Amino acid sequence: MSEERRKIMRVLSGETLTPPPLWLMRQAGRYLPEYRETRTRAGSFLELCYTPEYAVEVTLQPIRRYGFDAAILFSDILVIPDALKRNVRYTEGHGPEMDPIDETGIRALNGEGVVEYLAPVMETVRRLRGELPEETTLLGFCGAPWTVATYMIAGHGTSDQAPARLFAYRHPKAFEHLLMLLADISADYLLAQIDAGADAVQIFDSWAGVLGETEFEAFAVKPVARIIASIKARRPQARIIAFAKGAGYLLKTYRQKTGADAIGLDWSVPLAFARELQQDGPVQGNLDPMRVVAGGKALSDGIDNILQQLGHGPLIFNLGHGITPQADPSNVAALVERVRGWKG
Ligand SMILES: Cc1c2[nH]c(c1CCC(=O)O)Cc1[nH]c(c(CCC(=O)O)c1C)Cc1[nH]c(c(CCC(=O)O)c1C)Cc1[nH]c(c(C)c1CCC(=O)O)C2
Repeated sequence: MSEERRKIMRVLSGETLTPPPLWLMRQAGRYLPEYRETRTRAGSFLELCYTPEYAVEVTLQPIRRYGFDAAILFSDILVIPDALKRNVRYTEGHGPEMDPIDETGIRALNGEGVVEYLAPVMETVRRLRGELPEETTLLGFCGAPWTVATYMIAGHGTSDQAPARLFAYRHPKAFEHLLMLLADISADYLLAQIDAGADAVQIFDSWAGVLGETEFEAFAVKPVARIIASIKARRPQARIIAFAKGAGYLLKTYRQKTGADAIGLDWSVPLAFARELQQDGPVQGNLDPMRVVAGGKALSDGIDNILQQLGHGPLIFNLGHGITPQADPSNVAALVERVRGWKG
């Protein structure tokens, strides 16, 4: 089957499909009992990411259950800091942690060997393309430099990324160097995923929403534009989704400035504004993940609203952020059924 038959690839090229194709951010994860089982077997979270046999298995789990139109490679955005020897660890109940980096540490960073270190991820992609149904799009991904940098500087997740914002004001040169280094590494990493068989890739800028206007340009737009330009210069056919969570009105020029084919929308984006953004190309989103937890009318009303307002243009139906561990798998089945049953 040619790539053009894959629905998500068709929408990424600008087609409107009725019903829209769908996948969910974090579709492989703790809400699924089979994920928890494999996770326990793997031992550590990084072991799960770096063992192709396990990573392939958990990537396929939501495809088997729900037949989503895309599978997303199972990995994490923090494998890049791990490859940069930042001592990344995931401890139960703490979220990810790593050694916080300072100016001296940034100057000492060396991006060589990162893609080689991440060879197991590319092996996972290769095996996935062989095992997935022909019609299923395979998505690769990475974190955007700003979001990855927030974890590298604080050494852990924070609610407002104050440590990274402060560091950027105090040490603008070192911070710029960090972002550009991460951009160049990320471009090579995504290119390697594409060459291993990923149909398209998504760049997650989960923390774009804490940035002011000037900083959004410098820390979110500029590095993501650099990644996309670098990939497209080498693989002009590559398709790229950029997701800047919380960017609000700043999304108005985000697609055009970054060169992304599609833009991801979180649930705070008003649907009238989303429709405006859709005039320039495909959008992806944007159901509140809590509607999936709530189920029932909250779920069906939220889905219907998005379909009615965005379903007549190029849309990839998705959540506005990752599905949460407390979501009931049967609500996900109801979501899929409702989207698939939409007649336009
Ligand atoms: C910021 C970020 C991270 N990782 C990611 C982001 C960007 C998207 C977002 O904002 O959610 C992206 C990510 N992380 C994971 C995927 C896998 C693919 C998929 O979407 O199914 C993807 C695309 C697996 C994961 N990554 C992580 C888990 C849970 C860990 C576990 O199983 O113990 C999964 C399934 C761990 C992780 N990894 C990260 C955090 C903050 C955490 C802890 C929070 C949590 O526990 O949910 C960093």
